[in-house]
Amino acid sequence: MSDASSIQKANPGVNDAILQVDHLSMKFGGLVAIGDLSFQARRGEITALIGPNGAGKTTVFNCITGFYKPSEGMITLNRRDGSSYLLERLPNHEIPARAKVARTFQNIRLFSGMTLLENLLVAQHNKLMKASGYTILGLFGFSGYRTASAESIDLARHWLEKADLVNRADDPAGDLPYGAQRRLEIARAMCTGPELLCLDEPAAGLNPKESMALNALLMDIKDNTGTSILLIEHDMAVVMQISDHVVVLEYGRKISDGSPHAVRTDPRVIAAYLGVEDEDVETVLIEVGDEDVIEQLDTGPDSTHGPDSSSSYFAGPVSDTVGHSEGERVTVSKGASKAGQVDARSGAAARPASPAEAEPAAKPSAAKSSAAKPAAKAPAKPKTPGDSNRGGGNE
Ligand SMILES: Nc1ncnc2c1ncn2[C@@H]1O[C@H](COP(=O)(O)OP(=O)(O)OP(=O)(O)O)[C@@H](O)[C@H]1O
Repeated sequence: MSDASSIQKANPGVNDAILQVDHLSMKFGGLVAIGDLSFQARRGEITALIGPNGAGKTTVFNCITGFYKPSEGMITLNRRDGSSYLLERLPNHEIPARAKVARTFQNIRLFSGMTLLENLLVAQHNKLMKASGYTILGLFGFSGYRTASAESIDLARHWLEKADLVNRADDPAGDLPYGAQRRLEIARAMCTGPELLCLDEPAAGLNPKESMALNALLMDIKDNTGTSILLIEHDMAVVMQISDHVVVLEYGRKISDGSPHAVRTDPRVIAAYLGVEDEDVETVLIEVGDEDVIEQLDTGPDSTHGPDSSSSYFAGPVSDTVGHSEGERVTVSKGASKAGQVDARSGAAARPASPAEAEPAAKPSAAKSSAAKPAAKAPAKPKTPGDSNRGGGNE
């Protein structure tokens, strides 16, 4: 049940940020899927949330849309009318209705036996029920219902046109090609009148032509409705073309946040993501021109993060040590990822080497190399208490 605390207050001015995520964390037992994540999505913009598989993107969506209740943190939705909602406190069925957040899923969830038009009318069911006065009589005589019904059909037609699907309005949704089904899902979400539209991998499985049609639809929504979009997407062509702002996750932590161009040239992102295989990381970094990073990035395998280990198990800290559901304690390692190694390199460069790590003055290049790779080369047992959260796995 919602309570007054779900609504913070009516703000006098409209906040620039439609969504504000503060120190969000989501733990599944000992697995930290999201660790201390903060970011903003600005009103009227397309914000992309990207990162490798398992980085925690869908978990963020699930927290925003009420499917999960976060372990920690705050998610604030600022509506155009000045009201603000703490989404983690709203029951999930109230998030679309009150906070005006709509979403699509990674896998298509249409009513495939119903026509396209029917799919879009079902999305407006709440509005129609309200107009009927929640009585069967309302369905037959109530003028308010007839008006609402006509408006719903108009809105459905409008979004079918926008999605370039109006000619197929009476066909079963299941008969549509894949890309058209994706657009229909977005049209259906738009029929609920969202202020924030969350799209989970809308371009997955689309061919280039379908991708272009999707981009056009999303740009149309952005330019002509005022609806803000939060987008999870692996297709970098889509992300780079239409996003105003990109937030990059790796192992549940934010590793970069900025314009598409800034993110694209961020060595931490290149190392962690953007489709770069381990062996290609150096090549891409050379293209970007950051030779310092190239020298210091260890692209070798990390024994604690083989293909079978869950990356998010080691996600960055809300606290460095988290309690496991069965009482064991799990130490969260920060030195696991390539992005982490880039970060660690910056820290190592700033920190004077300990006597044990120092190389003889006659070998300056080796000394640099040693200091440059603290994460990947961290010993099994920390040398100093200050190093106790580096290089460790389970304790
Ligand atoms: N309900 C759950 N119970 C336990 N672990 C979960 C649950 N949901 C997600 N996880 C774990 O949380 C981590 C993040 O998963 P999530 O699906 O959010 O990643 P993602 O970035 O969306 O990945 P992808 O790009 O492959 O969809 C993964 O390790 C996943 O196994």
